[in-house]
Amino acid sequence: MSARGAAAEAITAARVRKVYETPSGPVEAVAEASFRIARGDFVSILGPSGCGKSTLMLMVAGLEPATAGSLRIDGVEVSGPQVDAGMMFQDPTLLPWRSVLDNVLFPIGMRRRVSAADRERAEGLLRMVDLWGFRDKRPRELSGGMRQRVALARALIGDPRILLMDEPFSALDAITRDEMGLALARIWDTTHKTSIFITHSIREAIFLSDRILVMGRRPSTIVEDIRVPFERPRQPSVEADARFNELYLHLKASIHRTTAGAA
Ligand SMILES: Nc1ncnc2c1ncn2[C@@H]1O[C@H](COP(=O)(O)OP(=O)(O)OP(=O)(O)O)[C@@H](O)[C@H]1O
Repeated sequence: MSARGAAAEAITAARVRKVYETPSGPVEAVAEASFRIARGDFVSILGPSGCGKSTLMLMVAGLEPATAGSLRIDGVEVSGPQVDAGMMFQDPTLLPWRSVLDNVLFPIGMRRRVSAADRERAEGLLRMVDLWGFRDKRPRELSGGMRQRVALARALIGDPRILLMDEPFSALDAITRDEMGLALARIWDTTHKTSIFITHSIREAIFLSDRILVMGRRPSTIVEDIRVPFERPRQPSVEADARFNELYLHLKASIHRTTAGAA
């Protein structure tokens, strides 16, 4: 690969495989996955339950070692936990006894002394996620959507090279979920973070992504890699575009085919 190619590519997965060793025998979570994600791209992963999406993300984060294949971030082989990756999960996992501001600063405090510049950055992020007025509240005083916005600010506090999100909105009600999608799209418009976003919502994936990867089951591998044709910044009105519905139906059929094939 040329130096130029390496610079433009943030994440490269080449024939990555994962087999979990369990007391009842080996479980093949990812058979073989290959993909490239350019710097600044927002890529969603769709696929049936159990096809290995979370495992793939954990390998990118360096939290699970790959059994075979190669995973690189900015050209460097992933060999352990990536401190330069911001992460979000379905559960925001905030510390209940800490304020919103201190929760956002938590990852910094784990590594070193929190500076005035860190506080300033945390405050800026809380403004960006519309929680400035809640900075001194405790997590229990917030709604589910607000807690996830704290988790998003926390994921961004270290200005990570990549943002990894595993079904971050799936525990939210439909209206809050739509609001979170809009908030994330708006925040991506300012940060342009290279992002991997796992979701079961095809609409959410289309609305947010530059590209969508579909994972299949048995074998667990990438079966589709689709570029989303809509311009940014994205507006909710994009859902009225005929191409949105076409893409939705195409992806739905693709996921259905992989599920049917798994029987
Ligand atoms: N730590 C583990 N030990 C053993 N097996 C595991 C482990 N984590 C996941 N698996 C298995 O690996 C396979 C893929 O799981 P994974 O959670 O990656 O799928 P997923 O596509 O993210 O599923 P979902 O959409 O339901 O969250 C499943 O069969 C699962 O049971």
